[in-house]
Amino acid sequence: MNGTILALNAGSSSLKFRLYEVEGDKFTLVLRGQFDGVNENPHLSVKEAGGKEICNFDLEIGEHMQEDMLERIFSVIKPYTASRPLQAVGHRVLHGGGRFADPVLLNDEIVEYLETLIPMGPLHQPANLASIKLFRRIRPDLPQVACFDTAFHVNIDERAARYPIPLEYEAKGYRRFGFHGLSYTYIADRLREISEYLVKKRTVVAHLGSGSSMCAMRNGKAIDTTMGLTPLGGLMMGTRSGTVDPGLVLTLMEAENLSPAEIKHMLYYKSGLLGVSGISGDLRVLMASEDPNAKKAIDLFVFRACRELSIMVATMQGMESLVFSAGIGENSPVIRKLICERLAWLGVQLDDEANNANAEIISCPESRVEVRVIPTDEEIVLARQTSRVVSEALAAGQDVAYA
Ligand SMILES: Nc1ncnc2c1ncn2[C@@H]1O[C@H](COP(=O)(O)OP(=O)(O)O)[C@@H](O)[C@H]1O
Ligand SMILES: CC(=O)OP(=O)(O)O
Ligand SMILES: [Mg+2]
Repeated sequence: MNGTILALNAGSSSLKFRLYEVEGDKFTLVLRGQFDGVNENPHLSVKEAGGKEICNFDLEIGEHMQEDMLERIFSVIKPYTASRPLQAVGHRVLHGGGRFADPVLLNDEIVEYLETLIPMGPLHQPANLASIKLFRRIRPDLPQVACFDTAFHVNIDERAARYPIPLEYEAKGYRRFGFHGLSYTYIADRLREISEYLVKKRTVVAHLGSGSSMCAMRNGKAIDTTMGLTPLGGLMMGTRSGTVDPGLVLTLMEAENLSPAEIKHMLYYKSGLLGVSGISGDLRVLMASEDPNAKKAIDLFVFRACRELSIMVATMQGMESLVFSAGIGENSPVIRKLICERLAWLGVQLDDEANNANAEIISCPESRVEVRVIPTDEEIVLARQTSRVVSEALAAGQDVAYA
């Protein structure tokens, strides 16, 4: 395939996009952009691959935020696609349900199925589908590919995938899925590139961002992960609670008279760092605050991250390698240090200087666990998967346009 591919990655606090020029197997970055803080202080920045800034400004939170953001992306990429036509759009789609593990060329029937999964991903799935529909409206001629965040985890340990619930519900597909799979795919590939020896180690990858999860990984494959049926489970996050006793939900319904919708809102949008601090779901804001509740929220985030990590270690029966990634994992030496200090019992010893410098390896040589920082790149995974799916369909003589 020759031309350009747009990779769209809608997270819970951001909308990231990249435009790549594709020539056969070669992907060259043309533009990278990011709307971040979309729930609190939206900000857009776009740069050319060489670093030249194209846009950098604050935005108002509006009623049609998602559409506004996509229309801006469309106008920003336009001049860059004049001589290298846009060939396809790759979307990060949160949930593929029981039906999709591999990336897929989209059509209305698939979009309808993906809509049925919205209850399992209210922060992401509607935004993912809105982008797909908008592109279908503006450019029905374009092929669109969905790349699933659940896919990396399809073969986790059977016991890790199961909820201990009656068989009839298991048969209906209520099981643990796991998310951040595009990020884990990138990290698994990087570990293999760094060395064949490294990828064989029992590794916990800590994807700490606005949404946070961990993956127990060996030989580039997922064995267990902290999120479950939905991206609400596992670690405490920016605005999500992470794992709570299911009895808490039942008690809130019965004793506090809260409806399912109210509880959902509380656990997805009002909990986590935001709920505990009462200030913000953005760690940078809490780091800069003197409020004791900000400190409590950070302390609880670290405590619960280490607790979840111990589950990953128990599944693998050990850990020789730990990787930090995503917004917090890549950029916050303080959080990495607090987490690593609580993991001393596992033989983790941090090199402070390397950690403060965001170095590639941040553990001491004598540490029993090698600790790394690997910046994730979900967008290149999106571009590669999209190009592969469209090229294979073209080779099979299929019509690849959405409509
Ligand atoms: N320098 C930093 N220090 C602490 N936290 C940071 C820093 N930079 C980014 N973050 C955190 O990373 C989060 C965004 O992570 P990211 O992985 O981009 O999120 P998303 O889940 O939207 O994809 C922000 O909400 C912020 O809390
Ligand atoms: C799955 C998930 O929580 O994604 P994000 O961290 O991008 O919000
Ligand atoms: Mg993300």
